[in-house]
Amino acid sequence: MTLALGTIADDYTGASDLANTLAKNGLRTVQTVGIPADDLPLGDVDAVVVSLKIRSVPAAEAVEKARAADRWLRARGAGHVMYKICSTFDSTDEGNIGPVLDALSADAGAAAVLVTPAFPETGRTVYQGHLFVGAVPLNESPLKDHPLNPMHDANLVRVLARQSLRPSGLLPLATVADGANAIRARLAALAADGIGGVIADAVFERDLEALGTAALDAKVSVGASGLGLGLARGLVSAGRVLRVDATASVMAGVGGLAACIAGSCSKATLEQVARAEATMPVLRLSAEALVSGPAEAARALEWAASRIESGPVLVASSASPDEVARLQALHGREAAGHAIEQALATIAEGLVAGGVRRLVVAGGETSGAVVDRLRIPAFALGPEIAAGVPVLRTIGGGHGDLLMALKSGNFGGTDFFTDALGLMSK
Ligand SMILES: Nc1ncnc2c1ncn2[C@@H]1O[C@H](COP(=O)(O)OP(=O)(O)OP(=O)(O)O)[C@@H](O)[C@H]1O
Ligand SMILES: O=C(O)[C@@H](O)C(=O)CO
Repeated sequence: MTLALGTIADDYTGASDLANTLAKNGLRTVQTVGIPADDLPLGDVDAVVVSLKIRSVPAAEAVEKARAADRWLRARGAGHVMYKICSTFDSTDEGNIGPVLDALSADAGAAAVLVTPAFPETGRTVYQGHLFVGAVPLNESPLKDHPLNPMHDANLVRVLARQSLRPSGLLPLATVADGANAIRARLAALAADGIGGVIADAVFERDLEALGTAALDAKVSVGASGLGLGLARGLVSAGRVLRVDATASVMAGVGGLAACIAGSCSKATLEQVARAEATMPVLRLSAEALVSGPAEAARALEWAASRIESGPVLVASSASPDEVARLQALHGREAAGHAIEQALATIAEGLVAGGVRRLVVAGGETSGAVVDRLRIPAFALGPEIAAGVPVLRTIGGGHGDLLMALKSGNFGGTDFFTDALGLMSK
């Protein structure tokens, strides 16, 4: 396997979002969970997305894991490695975007590194270094209430500078609009000034195509799925990859039962859970009880067992920002989040043991906990359910083939759960 593109994602839903974009734009892509074992059959692929769970861990741990993944990808021929971050730049002043960028660029001997979370298809655009979520700046969007990393500053040049060893710079839209050569020249000038990360403006897909084409000349880039789109299209238009659609072949039926689990408390997920109540049985878990002990997960499994033979069910811990804040005040942000993730993973494990073969999970950290608990080593890419969310088919692991969807908190339309289950037919 010689990779045309290597990528490392800081969480599992973000990884499937990026893998979806690469596959949609013609790259044969697999998503691995961590660094795969040498004997895992990944097939002949153009791109690998190594999913890590390093968005909210201490920076030193994030750096160590990202560097190991980078070495693995480069050993398989990847000349360019993109670090996939969230399109809402989820991070804290301690990291982990800056520290990982610093480490990967030091290892690769890279100069100024192009950084953009823009993903116009989902409403994320960057102008004058400021990130917009739909029509509002990041700090006015629902991300200001994120349970783990509330975002209070839309100026990404400033946000990145607080996390990085080197100063950050800006690649303004006017330069991006002038195309790949203008971008290369500006990056070289910024590198000469000692700039590390360069926040690139991007509003339209054509901006990302120019950025992707320029980034392919470098060894490292940092971005969300929009940059993946630019890199994939750059590889295809340079003739370095032959465009193919391999997604339909992964959709052969897997049979079994179907279920959904939601641990995301994002505005989008809250609406999706509310809407699902019209089409399937929904159990709203008590977050307080989930944190207090195993009884609530056991109750959820009993509840599901008595209904699931008649059709899909949804189990959700999702709660409003006020309720999340109340629980965090009692137990601490990290402890509460971790305990709920583990309880939801226990529920997922029980559901799969009980015959579930089609499983939809909402929330990045939640998906990470579920996928780890099920010990899934990799995924093949199926068709797109909603922007940034594909159907995935497990590769390897001890459960036979499962069809899954890992939904980033903010993604998907209001009917997401029924849309996903509709595509994952038996
Ligand atoms: N009722 C609740 N109260 C407090 N925390 C909760 C509650 N339900 C879930 N959580 C925690 O909130 C966090 C949600 O993070 P998760 O990454 O799963 O979703 P998200 O942030 O919406 O998704 P993404 O990272 O894809 O944007 C998890 O740590 C989860 O355990
Ligand atoms: O980029 C995004 O918004 C998503 O893929 C994600 O990473 C959310 O967790």
